Amino acid sequence: MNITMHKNMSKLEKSIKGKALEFLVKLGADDTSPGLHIEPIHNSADRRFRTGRVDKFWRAVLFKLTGKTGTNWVIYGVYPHDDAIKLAASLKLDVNPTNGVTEITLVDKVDPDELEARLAEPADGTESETQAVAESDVVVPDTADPSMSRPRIPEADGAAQASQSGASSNVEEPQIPATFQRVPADPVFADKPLAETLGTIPDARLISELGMWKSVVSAARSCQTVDELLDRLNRMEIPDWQSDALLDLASGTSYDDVTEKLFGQADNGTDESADSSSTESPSDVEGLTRKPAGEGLEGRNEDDALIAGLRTSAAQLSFAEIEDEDELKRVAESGDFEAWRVFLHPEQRRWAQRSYNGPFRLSGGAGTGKTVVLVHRAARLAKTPAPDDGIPPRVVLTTFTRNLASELESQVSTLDSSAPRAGKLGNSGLYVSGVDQLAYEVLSSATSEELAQATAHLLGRTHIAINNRSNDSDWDRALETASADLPERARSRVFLEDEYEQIVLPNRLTSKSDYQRIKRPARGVRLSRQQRAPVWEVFEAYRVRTATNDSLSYVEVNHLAALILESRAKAVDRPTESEADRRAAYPVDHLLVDEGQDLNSGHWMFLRALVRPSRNDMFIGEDSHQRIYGNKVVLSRFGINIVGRSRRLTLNYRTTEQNLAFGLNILAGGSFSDLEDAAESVAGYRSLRTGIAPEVKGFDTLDAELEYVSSKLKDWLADCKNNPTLKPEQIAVLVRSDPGKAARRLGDYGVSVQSVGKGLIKEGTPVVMTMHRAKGTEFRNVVIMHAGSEDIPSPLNARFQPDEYSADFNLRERSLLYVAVTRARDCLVLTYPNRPSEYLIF
Ligand SMILES: Nc1ncnc2c1ncn2[C@@H]1O[C@H](COP(=O)(O)OP(=O)(O)OP(=O)(O)O)[C@@H](O)[C@H]1O
Repeated sequence: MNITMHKNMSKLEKSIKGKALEFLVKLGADDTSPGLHIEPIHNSADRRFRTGRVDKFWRAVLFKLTGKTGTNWVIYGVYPHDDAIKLAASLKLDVNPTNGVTEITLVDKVDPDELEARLAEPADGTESETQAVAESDVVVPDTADPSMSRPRIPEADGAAQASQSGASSNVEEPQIPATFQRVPADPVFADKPLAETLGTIPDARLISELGMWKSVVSAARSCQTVDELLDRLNRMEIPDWQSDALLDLASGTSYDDVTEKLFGQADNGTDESADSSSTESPSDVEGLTRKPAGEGLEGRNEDDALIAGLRTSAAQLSFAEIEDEDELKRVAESGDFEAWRVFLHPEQRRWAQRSYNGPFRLSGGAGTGKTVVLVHRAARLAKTPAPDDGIPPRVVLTTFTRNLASELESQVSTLDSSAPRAGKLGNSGLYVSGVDQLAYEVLSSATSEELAQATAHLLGRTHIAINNRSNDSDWDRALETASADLPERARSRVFLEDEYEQIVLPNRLTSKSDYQRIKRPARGVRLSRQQRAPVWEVFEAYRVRTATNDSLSYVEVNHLAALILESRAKAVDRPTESEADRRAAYPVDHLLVDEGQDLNSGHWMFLRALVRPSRNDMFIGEDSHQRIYGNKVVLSRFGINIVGRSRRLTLNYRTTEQNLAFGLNILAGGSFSDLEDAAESVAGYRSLRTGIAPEVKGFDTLDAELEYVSSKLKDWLADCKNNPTLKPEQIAVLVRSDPGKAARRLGDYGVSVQSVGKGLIKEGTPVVMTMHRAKGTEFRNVVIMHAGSEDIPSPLNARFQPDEYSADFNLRERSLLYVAVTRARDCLVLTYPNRPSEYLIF
């Protein structure tokens, strides 16, 4: 027996979640149990329709499919008793005749205009009515009750169209509406005529080839703006794949790419050829070659076709099969149905499951679910069976900071508490840790001899102490020793530190003559042989100083760890050794990296050395638009060759369309490149959520700004009081610097907030943190305070930037503001005293 859940289940009211889960667990254990009260409803639109008793007032709405391989229960949702019964009259499970995708449709028993009008009404609470319903009553309606306003259900004529969609001869020619616009205009949709995107694709193709409902296509054609389209799609509650396809097309993604994303090679979780992905191209560019699920499988009944249709990648946007009893228990134990855990986009599923012949890079805008993919993939890899040597896989999930690693850790636990865990680096199971902590772990495990060798190789001296870290002042002191010959362009800590990280350490240079000979590709500042001599003297002064202090920089720690790992592997990873020994020469089989854009040369050399070059060795999540630390690196320089194994996620799950558009406008002023040194783009970035426009407000004085922000926070806190599902810690104030001061000032205006630095967020009060600290987090409502020209870009930091670095510095500051605005799920407010940041002038 199988259980498949519809996405509705992730939106259950909190009060009923626990009981709904209990119901599911019981159903999974024995679907004949009388306690479930699973009953057909007389005259239901679909003979498979059933209700089950969750408690006195609530009923589960299910479909019972009886396929050749057994029963498959599709659980659609949990509703008050009366509503569940009413749904019987209209709800159907259908196979889309064009593409074989199983969809929820609504039988056209209700007048479509009336239904549309009702769908437009806000969902109201009907509990009081339903509370009067006696639990034993099972009402069998003769006809649909037109007063039904809850739950929200698919548009009626959509259902009719689903079954008509094969009839292409009646399809009208496209009527090209004006343009899609967003306010403020943004680089993805702005002023893009539909004639260039959606409009160029004839309705006939969308309907009879893609399988879109006619009602959906005509609704889209009548919309002028993307907000209008979103609003309409939301009210129609059409299958997710159709909304997704429309938005994708409207944002400029080609028809072929859309079909590939939704209907491309399905993943069954088995080891697919990596190169099927690296050479991925739309398999059916001439139109869809996929077959309706029922076609060509003689002897299969209708239920079999529905079951097959549920497993199509497009259907999996709305339906998720619970794989086994363990999975059901996991869902039950975790106590909720968070969508990200179960309903992956077909693309996310693909990247989480596929096998690759080498490093893979997954890029995508803020909130597109890169972390979600990494977490799913990591848990999955940790559960793969042990190879012939009997040692289960060693999987490491890492990221830039400790805080981000803690966040990953808690997501893994939420997703799958049964994934085997490793207590330390090198053990079987999944190990989650910040990258610097991993490098330190390697150094801690090294013998004195290993350390001595590595430090001699990297630094030209033996160095055994590993606990002290150097800092910026070491560079300042070293610079003070510089001779008068030091070229003006090299007279800055920013340049010297960068040259040391990008050239000296990766090339393991320990002598002036080597530095004078080395090639310095892609360095902004040109240096002749002669000019390099005084530069090297500063490096030497730095090394003498840190040797005296017994300190190492974080980058040096990573490079040393890389050297130690490389020499351990070199001793064993030879063709003459057994496969098991060669594998054991490395501490990691599968490495997954989040926030890759922020890692430096030392990190990448260390990570490359950590994992044996092999199948599924590295999987890197990154967004170059969010690079806020350090300077740009190109992976191929560190032996990490992506060569075609890279893909981009574009559907934003976090923010509203309005907040996303705002963020994209901030990016529009910069030009970014990715970890493969190719231009980074925002093409296709879109959100399916719509909300209110961000508010940007300037003030004459700082006090006026603080007064406004505190009153905003008070309003939001009042909302939390009225609605317990809204949590104060889901409100954040983000600042460029000094969150402690901002928190104190807000306190002076009567709002109690917590200033969060390295520690974790506590429940109960709004959060104040820096924009840097906010990386990787998300909040319901966000105020970006002091977003004025005096703070962003940071004038203090700007002062230290040599000319050659100022363009990159500005990009990072721009990215910082983009990171900050994309933390907001719902409400976004930006305030500033005097003049706004230059990045806010669109
Ligand atoms: N398939 C999904 N269904 C529902 N929610 C999802 C899905 N994928 C991701 N999300 C949600 O979207 C939000 C952003 O996801 P995630 O943090 O993985 O994105 P990201 O690309 O790593 O973002 P960032 O780069 O900004 O850190 C999270 O709240 C996550 O739970």
